Amino acid sequence: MAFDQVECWSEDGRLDSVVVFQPAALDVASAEEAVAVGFSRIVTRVEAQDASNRLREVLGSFGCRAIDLVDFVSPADRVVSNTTVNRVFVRDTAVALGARLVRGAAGFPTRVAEFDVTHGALSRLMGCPDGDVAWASVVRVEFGDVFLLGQRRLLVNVGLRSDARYVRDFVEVAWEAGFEEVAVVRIPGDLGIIHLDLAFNVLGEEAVLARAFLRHCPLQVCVRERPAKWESFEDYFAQRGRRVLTFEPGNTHPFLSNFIHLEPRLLLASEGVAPHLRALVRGLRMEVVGVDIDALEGGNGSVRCLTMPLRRVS
Ligand SMILES: NC(=[NH2+])NCCC[C@H](N)C(=O)O
Repeated sequence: MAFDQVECWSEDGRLDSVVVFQPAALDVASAEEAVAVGFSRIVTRVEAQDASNRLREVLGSFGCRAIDLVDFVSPADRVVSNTTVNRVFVRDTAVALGARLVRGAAGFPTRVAEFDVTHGALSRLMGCPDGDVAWASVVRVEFGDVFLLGQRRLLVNVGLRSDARYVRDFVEVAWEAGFEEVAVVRIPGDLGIIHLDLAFNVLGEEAVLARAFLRHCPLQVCVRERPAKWESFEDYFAQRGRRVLTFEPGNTHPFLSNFIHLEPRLLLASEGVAPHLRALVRGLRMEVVGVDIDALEGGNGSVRCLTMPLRRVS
């Protein structure tokens, strides 16, 4: 049955339904192959599959419906899809903005075909096998760069993957989807941080987590039908009632910020991240569940990159 209940307005509502994509059939077998696909090391298909199974299991155990896109790939796309090892990072390919599903565009050559195939599979999941009927629009964004801040606010990073030249288009799509404010951050490319979710996340309504350098990156805040204005990173959140907790990945874990909320006060992180995150959120009355997805982290992403929420209940 087609999925017809897309609805997401925040990062921290109860996660009802999420898309995942099981690993492709290829190993990433050498250092050169790893560079070609944006991985940080060798990863075998078998270890990736085990990790992916554990992720699905833990999502299910918290009452979240995890939909594996592999079941929706068209027969014509199956062979190529099985060669695209980044397909597990389904987060980047599309986003549920309010009740709309918006399609992204790959900013990394190795992922262009994979985005296309994933969009085809998502169309089939939405009950539109041959067309784009299910899609609100397409933007030049990879959605590891986008956060739903709640209260109809969005945060987007333009940089290595999401194209600054088209940020206006994204803002227009946000208005059409019912959002009222979009804050734009520009992470300097020299840091090599491919997506915002490797440097930032939301911690419920009271706080956000951010790498320390972000305080040097002012936000351009767009509100519908008003001229955009600049706000400092820390002040933007302070003005909206949120504390900024900072971290340096060197002292913690490279994927510290790459978690998701299962419920308002319940976070899902990788097993490597979980102890660091627990220490950090002490005092915020939050719990952290850890899942062993070490092999998938070799692909250069963690729990957030591996999941695409379709429905959150606030
Ligand atoms: N949302 C994310 N941080 N995704 C990480 C994607 C990693 C993937 N290897 C790439 O280079 O695209």
